[in-house]
This record gives sequence, C-alpha cells and structure tokens, in this order.
Amino acid sequence: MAALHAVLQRPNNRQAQKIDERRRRYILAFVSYITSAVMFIYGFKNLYSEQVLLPVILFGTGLAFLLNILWFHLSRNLQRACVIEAVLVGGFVLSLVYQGGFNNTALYWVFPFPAILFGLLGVRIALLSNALLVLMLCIMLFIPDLILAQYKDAEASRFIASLLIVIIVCWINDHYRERSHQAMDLLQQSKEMQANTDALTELANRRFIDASLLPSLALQPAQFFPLSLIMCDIDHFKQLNDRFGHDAGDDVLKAVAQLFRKCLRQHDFACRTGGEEFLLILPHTNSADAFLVAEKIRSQLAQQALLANQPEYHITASFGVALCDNAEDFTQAVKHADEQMYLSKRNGRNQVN
Ligand SMILES: Nc1nc2c(ncn2[C@@H]2O[C@H](COP(=O)(O)OP(=O)(O)OP(=O)(O)O)[C@@H](O)[C@H]2O)c(=O)[nH]1
Repeated sequence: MAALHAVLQRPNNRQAQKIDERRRRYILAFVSYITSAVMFIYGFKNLYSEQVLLPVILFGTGLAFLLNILWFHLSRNLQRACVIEAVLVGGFVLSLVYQGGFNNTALYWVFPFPAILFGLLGVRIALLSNALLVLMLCIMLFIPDLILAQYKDAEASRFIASLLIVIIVCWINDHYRERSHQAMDLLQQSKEMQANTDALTELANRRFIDASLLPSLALQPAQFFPLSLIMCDIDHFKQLNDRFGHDAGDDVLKAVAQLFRKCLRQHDFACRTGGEEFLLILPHTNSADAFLVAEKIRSQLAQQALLANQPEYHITASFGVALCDNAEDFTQAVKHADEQMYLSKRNGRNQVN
C-alpha cells in the first residue's frame, strides 16, 4: 500500500500543485513586467522634478523586478524568486511612503501590494509579511519625524484602516481558496486510490499497472530496475467456490492478499490482475531473490488454514517468476511470468517456476 501511495502521489500526478505553481508564475511575471513598466513610465515623468529620490526609487525597484524575473528564467527556482519579489515589494512600499510620491500621493499606490504578497507567498507567510508591513507603516506615519513626506493624521489613520480591510479580505479569500484546493486534492487522491485498487482485496488493480506504474517505470527507471515479477494463481479455486460458496472464496482472496502484505517489503507492489490471479512486482530484486520470495509465500499459503470453518482444507497456488530490466520489456516480462506460472500448473501446481 505504501508503494502504491508513493506512485500515485508522484509530482507528475499532482495536477492541483502544477496549477498553483502556474498561478504564482503569472503573478511573478505580472509584477515584474507590468509593475516595472509602470514604474519606468512614472520614473521618466518625474525625472526632472524637484523630487530627486522618487525617480531613484521607481527606476531602482523596476530594474530589481526585471533582474529578479531574469534570474528566475535562468534558475527556475520559483519559491526563491517569489520571496525576493516580496522583499522588493515591501522595500518599494516603505521607501515610497517615506518619500511621499508625486504630490504626496504615495499612499494610493500601496493598496495593490497586500494582494500581491498573498499571491507570491501563500497565506501564512503573506499574512505575517503584511502584518509587519502595516506595523512599519504605522511607525512611519505616526512618528512623522522619521520620514521625508508629510501626511495629515486623518489621512494616515484612514489609510491604515482601509489597508487593514484590504489585507483581511485578501486573507479570507486566500485562506478559503487554499482550503478548497486542499479539499479537492484530497478528493482527487481518494478517487485515484479507489480507481487504482481492487475493492475486495484492497490490492492494486490492473489499471494501476497500466495508468500509473508503467509511466513511473519509464520516468524513473533507477527507482525500480532491475525488478522481478511473480505471477501467482490460486489452484482449483473454482472447486473451492463450488464446495464452500462464493463468500468463502472471497474470504480466501482477502486472506491471500493479507499474506502478500505480510511477506512483501514496503516498496513492493501486489496487484490483483484477475479473479484468482495476482502479479507481485519487486523493485531492485534479481530472479534468485524473487524465487525465494515466491517460495516463502507458496509454503506459508500451503501451511495456513485459510477457511475458518475448515481447518483441514489447505489452499495452494502456482507461481511464475520473470526478470525485467527496463520499462519497454515490462509487458513481455509479465507474459513470461504468466508462462512460467502455467508451467507450474502443468507440472502439478503448488510450485514455483
Ligand atoms: N469467490 C470469488 N471467486 C471468483 C472471483 N473472481 C473469480 N472467481 C472464480 O475463480 C474461479 C477461477 O476458476 P478457473 O479459472 O477455472 O481456475 P481454477 O479453478 O483455480 O483452476 P486452476 O487455475 O487451473 O488451478 C472461477 O470459478 C471464478 O468464478 C471473486 O472475486 N470471488
């Protein structure tokens, strides 16, 4: 089961995560390209004004945004680029409020930035960053001697109140967006598990092999090869069903699945591929070791009394082993394991070949 979970949760299977990364990339690109363009336009407009510091802030931040996105394109490190962008955003907001902006309009420009921080950083860190930003703005606005610009007291308090409203709305919005994504992710994972497991034995099914395991074998061969396959088919299962009933047959299938779980390692796969037929997939295992595993399961099965009311009745199974070195040969190796299993049947059943 652990191995099944691991394959189903590989990053290439996590659609929601990919979409969320795309969202953050778009925000990073928007802030870097569009915001820096706006900063350059206003920087040029103020180039020859008396406010020398304003064009320096605008050109400096715009240039830093562009360098950050360039570095992101080279490094592909989205997380680090978003953190740097957020630091630049914070620095820009504080320096603009410090300087006052054109005609003391700096405060109007602050409002988009809490939402940008939420977009770049994720809910918890964005909330902390915004709280820190508000704290620093309060210090700057209510201790006027600290800054160049002059804001009226009423203007400063209304600005902080409306900024807090923006932050709280962004926080509620992002918190529930993240919660709904997590819920959808869990739902997708549970549907994925249902679709890939057999309801009776809770082992992986054939769909799991075809739709999830085979792509993983091709994408991450080092994690699996060389692997061994063990085909296992319960002997005379029809007789068992006819004699003790279908429910007893079902109980035997569940007990056999439990025996596989007991005998296999965490990273092995046990799959129910047919009515009373199972395929065991053993990563990083050679044929000799696979024979030992098959023999262990065979002898334990033959010794156990699987039917609670029939202690004298013993169930046996026939096994076929095959080695597989790469993803392309997997289907052929399954066929070979199947042929070996039929050889065991022909030679008298209850054996490994
Ligand atoms: N109880 C139960 N029986 C099943 C299930 N799926 C398939 N079967 C039965 O498994 C039996 C398989 O019979 P056969 O293919 O003839 O094989 P066998 O009797 O095991 O004979 P050998 O394989 O040659 O040893 C059939 O009677 C199916 O109805 C299931 O989910 N539960």
